[in-house]
Amino acid sequence: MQLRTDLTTRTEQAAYLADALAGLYQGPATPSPIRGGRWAALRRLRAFDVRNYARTRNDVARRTVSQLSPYLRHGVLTLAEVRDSILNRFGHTPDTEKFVNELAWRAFWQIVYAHLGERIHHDLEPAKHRSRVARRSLPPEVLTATTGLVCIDESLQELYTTGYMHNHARMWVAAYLQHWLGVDWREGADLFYRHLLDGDPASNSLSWQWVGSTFSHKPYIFNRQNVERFSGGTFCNRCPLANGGCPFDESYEQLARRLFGVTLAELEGRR
Ligand SMILES: Cc1cc2nc3c(=O)[nH]c(=O)nc-3n(C[C@H](O)[C@H](O)[C@H](O)COP(=O)(O)OP(=O)(O)OC[C@H]3O[C@@H](n4cnc5c(N)ncnc54)[C@H](O)[C@@H]3O)c2cc1C
Repeated sequence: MQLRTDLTTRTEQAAYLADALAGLYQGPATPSPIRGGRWAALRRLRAFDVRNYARTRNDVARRTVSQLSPYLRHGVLTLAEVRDSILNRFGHTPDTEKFVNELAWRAFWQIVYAHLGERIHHDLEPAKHRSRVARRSLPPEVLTATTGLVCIDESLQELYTTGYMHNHARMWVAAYLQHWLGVDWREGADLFYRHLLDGDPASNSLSWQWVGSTFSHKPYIFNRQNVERFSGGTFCNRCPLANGGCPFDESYEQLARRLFGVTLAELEGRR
């Protein structure tokens, strides 16, 4: 389908796309707050302050990350351009080094994709440990962001309404779907890919495989303490399951045994 590119205002573009893409989305068609285009990309790059990135990048609530991924994904900015801009402005520091490392993850996934092609959409290695539950399809409450777990629902809601989700929240959601619900990782990866503005075959599928341990040495898991710490308590304070029924409210040892039937040392490949 050839889409029009001559509409100048965002309102006109939104109305046109809502009409042209009718049937491909559900619910009201609202434009993402993330703006497309080279000028928007450069504005965001210039506004990004990398100081404290190493310490705060996992903090889901504070949002100190760059949010440059949609522009990098679609070639509006290049990795080299972003790296050079940050090094020129902030010099060589532990924060810029950490940031460049993250850019390198994107480059690495692209190299793996270039080598393996469509094989990245299948298990690259046997899972080191498999969840004790298994179901193929996504539960409806994941599609409607109504699982009852505020950390999961708000992360999904953000994905559905803006096309963005913080990296740490992606890790939580991917781990929840795979290890707690036993969903096949490809189902979750498809869901992310459909909604992410930075949706990228390599970064997406390989990250899901990293969480699931088909492209890493152990499954990634998290617990309530981790959610509390990296969200400043904002999710758990409002969660109806905070006082009973939170499936993440266990030690890592207990989670390893309950989810995978092994000790934490076994899960981590230490024994
Ligand atoms: C399950 C899962 C699915 C993911 N799917 C995608 C995807 O489809 N597309 C995508 O671009 N990223 C994906 N990522 C990686 C990462 O979550 C996003 O790149 C990051 O959240 C983008 O936000 P940012 O630009 O604010 O990141 P920043 O922290 O500001 O990082 C700067 C840039 O470095 C790159 N980067 C950072 N972290 C990673 C990472 N872990 N892997 C690869 N590149 C990284 C991105 O290009 C990012 O824009 C996924 C991660 C997980 C755990």
